[in-house]
Amino acid sequence: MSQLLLDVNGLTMQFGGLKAVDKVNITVKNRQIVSIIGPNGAGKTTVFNCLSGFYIPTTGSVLFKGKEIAGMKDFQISRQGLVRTFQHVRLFSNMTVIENMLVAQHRHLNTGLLSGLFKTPSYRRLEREAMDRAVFWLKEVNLLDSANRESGNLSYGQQRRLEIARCMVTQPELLMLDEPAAGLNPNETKELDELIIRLRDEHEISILLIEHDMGLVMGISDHIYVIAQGMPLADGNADEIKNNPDVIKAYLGES
Ligand SMILES: Nc1ncnc2c1ncn2[C@@H]1O[C@H](COP(=O)(O)OP(=O)(O)OP(=O)(O)O)[C@@H](O)[C@H]1O
Repeated sequence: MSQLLLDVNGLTMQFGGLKAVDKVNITVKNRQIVSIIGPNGAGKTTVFNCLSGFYIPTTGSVLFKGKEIAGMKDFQISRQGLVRTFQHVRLFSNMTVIENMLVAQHRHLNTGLLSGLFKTPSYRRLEREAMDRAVFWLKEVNLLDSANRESGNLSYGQQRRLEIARCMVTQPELLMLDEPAAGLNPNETKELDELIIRLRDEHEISILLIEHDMGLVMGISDHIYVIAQGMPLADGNADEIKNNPDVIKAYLGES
C-alpha cells in the first residue's frame, strides 16, 4: 500500500487583504504524480512557496513524512527530501553543466572547512560520490554529452532537464515542478513527460506538478487538484476532472 508522503491541511496564505491561498488540502503518496491546476493567479505558485519554505503560511499544516515543515527554512526543507524547480529557469548560466550539478550538492555535503582544505579521505570520498551522482543524472536526462558546455548555451528544453537533474542529485523523495513544460516545443514536452514517468516508476520518487499544459497533466497525473481564486474547486483523476462541470466552467472553458 502506498504511504502518505505529503499531507497539507487547511493551507492559507494571506497578503494584506488578499487570501491568495484559502484552506487548501493536498495529499501526495509515495510514487505518485500529483498535479495542481487552476487559472492564472489561482494561487498555485503561492502553494509551492508555502510548501518549500519561501513563505510561512498564515495558517494550516504541512506534514512531510509525518513531520511539520511549515515555517522551516527552504534549505532545511530540501534536506528533508522535498525539493523544487521554479517557473523561470534558475541555473548558473556562466557555469558548465557539470559545475551546476556539483554546486547543487554542496549544501548537502556535510564537510567542514578543514576537511576541504586538507582533502581528507572522507572529503575525497564525498566528492567522488557527488561526481558519480552528477554523471548518473546527466545520463538519465540525456545531457552527459553536454557536461562541459556552459549551461546558458543549452537549448531551453535542455536547461529544463538540467534543472530536474540538479534537483535529483540531492536525492529528494518529493520533487515539485513549477510549470516545467512552459516554453517547450512538442518534442521537448514529450521527453519531459517520459522523464517524469521514469522518475516515478524507476526512481520511486513522487512528483507534485504545477502545469498549464493540459495534455501533459491529463496524461501523467495519478491525481489532480484544481484551485480557483485560492480555494479548492475539485480533485480527482483525469477523467473526473475533465468531466467536472465546475472545472470546465472555471478553467478548461477558458482555453
Ligand atoms: N508576495 C506576494 N505579495 C502579494 N500578492 C501576491 C504575492 N505572491 C502572489 N500574490 C498574489 O497571489 C495571487 C496568486 O498568485 P500565484 O502566483 O500563486 O498564482 P498562480 O496560480 O501560480 O498563477 P500563474 O498560473 O499565473 O502562475 C495573485 O493574485 C498574486 O498577485
